[in-house]
Amino acid sequence: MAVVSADIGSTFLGIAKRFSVDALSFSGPFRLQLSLAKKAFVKAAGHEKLQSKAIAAGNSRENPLPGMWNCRTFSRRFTANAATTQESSDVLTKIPPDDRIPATIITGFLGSGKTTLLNHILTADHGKRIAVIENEFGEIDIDGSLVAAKTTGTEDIVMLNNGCLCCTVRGDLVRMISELVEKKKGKFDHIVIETTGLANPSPIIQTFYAEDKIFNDVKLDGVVTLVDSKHVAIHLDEKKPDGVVNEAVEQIAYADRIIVNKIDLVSEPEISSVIKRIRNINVMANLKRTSYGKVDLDYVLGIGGFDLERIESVVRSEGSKEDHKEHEHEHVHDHDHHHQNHGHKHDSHEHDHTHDPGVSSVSIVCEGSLDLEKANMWLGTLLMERSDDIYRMKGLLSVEGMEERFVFQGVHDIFQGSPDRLWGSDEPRSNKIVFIGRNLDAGELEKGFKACLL
Ligand SMILES: Nc1nc2c(ncn2[C@@H]2O[C@H](COP(=O)(O)OP(=O)(O)OP(=O)(O)O)[C@@H](O)[C@H]2O)c(=O)[nH]1
Repeated sequence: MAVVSADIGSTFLGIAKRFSVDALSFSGPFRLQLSLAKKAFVKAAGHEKLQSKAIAAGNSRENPLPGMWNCRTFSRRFTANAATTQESSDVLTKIPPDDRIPATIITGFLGSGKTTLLNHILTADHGKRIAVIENEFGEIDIDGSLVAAKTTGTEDIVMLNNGCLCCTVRGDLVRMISELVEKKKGKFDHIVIETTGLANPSPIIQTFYAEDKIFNDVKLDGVVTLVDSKHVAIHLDEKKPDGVVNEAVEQIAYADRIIVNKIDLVSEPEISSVIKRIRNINVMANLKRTSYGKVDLDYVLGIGGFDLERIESVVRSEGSKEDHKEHEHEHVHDHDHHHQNHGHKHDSHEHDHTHDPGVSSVSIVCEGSLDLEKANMWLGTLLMERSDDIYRMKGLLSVEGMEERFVFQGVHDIFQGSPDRLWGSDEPRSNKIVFIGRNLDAGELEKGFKACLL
């Protein structure tokens, strides 16, 4: 795997100019390390203050993981995929295959049904060999024994008992995954990590990018969040002291798949209300209702939630909505959820802009092509100033001068982008970005983005 240094501003530029630079010769994913280059970006952006501001923010936040903040502040990692060229095909570029071992994070508040889902996964007939990492507070691994008792084809169950994955045992997670890979590579196909009910998924997600040991062999496949439809409202409403995150909100915000569980315990209007609240937070994730976590396995494994080639399915359908297959008899769905709650604005119809101080989603859709320099500057500055607040983002862009669509995804300041396929000759050149984060101002984001259009 090649490693190159670049500044934020060249994240797009390097790729757009790949026909004239070495990037073209990379056949696999390469990483842009920004630790040295941050100054260059700050200078280029003409905002000398940005750098110190970002560092101050990184150091001043109350944070269970100072190491992670330091890592994020001083050694930002951005990745971009170099496109391989297939001249004989009508698709000139493609994202290189990624054969790293996929890992799924199962999260959800206390008692939401994580272990029940895990048992469902482990006892189902899917032919996958799964290694499980269980995280439990305290010395007694109750969940571990619950899972082990029912498991048939599991390759390995390892327990992390001395703290929460998102706080104290992140190093243990790195060590465990590394050991699994070193000792058992080839003996399992997938890693499933069950977090504690009080985990904030963010540091766990970032571990997959921040740690070379993991990044080289394991890719994050997706975050599956269980929601207890009977009790979730209480947890979402819980007021936390300043600087303390609401785990129930965070777990929903970072999800690729949401399982609204325990629907046997609630009425239809209650489920609808829960779904509405979930959509206020996360408009990107797919959502399914279940009892006892009974979902098809391909709903939770092989999600590709962080894969660039799957971004279109998310941004085009704006979250893929709720999977209706199993609920065709039910019609109480929140069809206009994002219009009511996200205050975003589409070309075709306008809504009030809202500035949501909580965690919410903002989508921007518009036709036209972006000025590359301006888009670099806007996105770079946004990430520099607001990456703490931007939990996840995905986008599909039309960049002037690029014949391919540009797809990207990010988690805080981790950014991955790549050209994917060529724009079709009669395909409208349109852009779509979805942000999930805290304190997002839909109007400001849209204004900034639109200012990058030609
Ligand atoms: N009625 C009902 N009970 C459920 C459902 N799913 C799980 N349960 C029960 O809820 C309880 C908690 O489920 P678990 O799977 O242990 O939940 P968990 O998220 O792993 O719990 P923690 O590890 O404590 O955070 C168990 O008694 C389950 O049998 C469901 O859909 N309906």
